[in-house]
Amino acid sequence: MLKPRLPTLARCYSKLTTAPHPALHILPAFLAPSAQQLLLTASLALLAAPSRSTSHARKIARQWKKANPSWTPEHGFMSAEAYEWEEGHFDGVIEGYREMLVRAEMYDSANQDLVSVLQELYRLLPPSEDAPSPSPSPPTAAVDPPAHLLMHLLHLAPHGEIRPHVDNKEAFGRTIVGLSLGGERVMRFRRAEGEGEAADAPQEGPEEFEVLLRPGDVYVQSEPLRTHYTHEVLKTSQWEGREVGGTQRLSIMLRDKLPLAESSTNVGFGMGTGGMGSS
Ligand SMILES: O=C(O)CCC(=O)C(=O)O
Ligand SMILES: [Fe+2]
Repeated sequence: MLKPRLPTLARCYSKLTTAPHPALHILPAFLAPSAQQLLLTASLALLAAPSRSTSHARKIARQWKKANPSWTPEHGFMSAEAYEWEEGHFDGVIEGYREMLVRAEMYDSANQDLVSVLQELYRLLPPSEDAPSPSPSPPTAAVDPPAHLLMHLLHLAPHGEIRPHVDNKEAFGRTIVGLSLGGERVMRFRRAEGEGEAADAPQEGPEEFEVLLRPGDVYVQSEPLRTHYTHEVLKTSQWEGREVGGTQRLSIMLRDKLPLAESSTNVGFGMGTGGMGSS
């Protein structure tokens, strides 16, 4: 008789400091609610900038605001119907979303509270491999965004989801930092099929595991997880007997540029590409 298969799915509560894979670090409630609100409001304002939104998107937002005069930007998200969502990433990995690449200076540098919150985030990115710091920088040194930072906003609709993928290895370095704002979602990691490079992957960690990402939580994916596991953000999922997901979520993704020695000369990285490779 066949033995029952051992469950391969491990689950992690982000309130625990130990994650189910040694290369995944979860920083639960990294941002306090007031800091979350500040950053969410500022990020939604960037996404709404006339230079990056269509006239149709601005029109539906205007109409929604007119019908909901008590709403102010500090409330965070408008209703989902007030946004123009993109349906289907060019490579089919993501659905129901809005996104943009951001440069740190796009955020209001006169808002000291906001600048402090952003600095907290920048400190999570390891030093560049091109110019490693001789010793850990004192906290006050991290005023400017690191030169090797690539930052990306991703706003998911209630129906939005991110299917399994490995972030583009030709465009980004070894670390992926993600901050969750807004609705809770479950993120799933699964060991990628062992081909080529992946076949030599260290076999530590479970085949598959999930983490609950709550607003204000940060996760850090380092190697070998970053390259050898796919990750996905589920539309909805059961977690501790309740349904999680199906609401708007905004993530701020911080990645490091490839070290000079490894970067190819011209990797396309424009709007519409969060840099997700295929799974
Ligand atoms: O929203 C997230 O936390 C993950 C986003 C992601 O996987 C990506 O942009 O490649
Ligand atoms: Fe990704």
